[in-house]
Amino acid sequence: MSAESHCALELLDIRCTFRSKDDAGQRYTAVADTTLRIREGEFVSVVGPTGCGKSTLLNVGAGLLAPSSGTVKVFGEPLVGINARAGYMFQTEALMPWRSARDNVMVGLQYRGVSDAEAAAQAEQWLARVGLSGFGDRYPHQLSGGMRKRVALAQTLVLEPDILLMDEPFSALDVQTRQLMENEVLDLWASKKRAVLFITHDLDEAIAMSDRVVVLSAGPATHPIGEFTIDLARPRDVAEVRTHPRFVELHTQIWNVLRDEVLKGYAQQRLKVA
Ligand SMILES: Nc1ncnc2c1ncn2[C@@H]1O[C@H](COP(=O)(O)OP(=O)(O)OP(=O)(O)O)[C@@H](O)[C@H]1O
Repeated sequence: MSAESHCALELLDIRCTFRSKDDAGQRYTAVADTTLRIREGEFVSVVGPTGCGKSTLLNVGAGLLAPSSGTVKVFGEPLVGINARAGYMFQTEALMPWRSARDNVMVGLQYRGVSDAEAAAQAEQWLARVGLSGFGDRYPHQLSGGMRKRVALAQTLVLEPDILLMDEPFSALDVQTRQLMENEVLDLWASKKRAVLFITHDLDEAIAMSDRVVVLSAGPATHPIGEFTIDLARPRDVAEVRTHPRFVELHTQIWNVLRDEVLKGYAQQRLKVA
């Protein structure tokens, strides 16, 4: 087997150009010259300054956005339309408020034609795995922010996707709940390793969770400017690992690359607002 055939997701020489939101005559190249490969079972985080193009890349990998040029491959095959091998988790979870937690988790299975009884049984199993046994009848408004995230996680994982695409899934949570969720995701990931593309602002989170961290430049024409293998032992506790000397060393190395881009990103945001 060639090295390429071990890739779950490949973004090859991607470029994304948009019509400017402010002036339809202007074009804005958000992403250019970007190649990103995620191997089967690998956990890769992408960090970069605000507004640089992280979500754009994730949407390209999901098949929700066609790149202006470049190719996306899923398990070696060119992607056409939506990436059916991928599950997504976004910053704001999209639970249906009129459905109970159980009904939210089972909806994807029902779309696939799984019987209601079977879908409900699988939903209960996944609710238990994310620590929500007994909460299946609750509606989203009856759950805390952390619990809603768990439901969203169960909703994604019940479909057993081979690739997980996560766009700042825990950024809205308080620090303690966030660390609990991060550890839970790592446990679930360790039990059945899927390819993960994890987008985050938070360098600590990226290092604590990942096998590899990719740093993006500030826009326009965002592209990878650094790639770091995270050689910290697993299993990891995301809070404890932060005190490890190797963590601190990696953090310093990556921040040296990221810092200037973050400053450029802020400067551009100020210009946009001005
Ligand atoms: N549909 C679109 N039309 C026009 N411009 C867009 C569109 N989508 C994204 N952009 C622009 O492309 C750039 C990258 O956006 P994107 O949301 O991918 O960044 P991000 O790194 O995920 O941001 P954040 O860190 O703030 O979540 C931004 O300047 C954004 O305004």
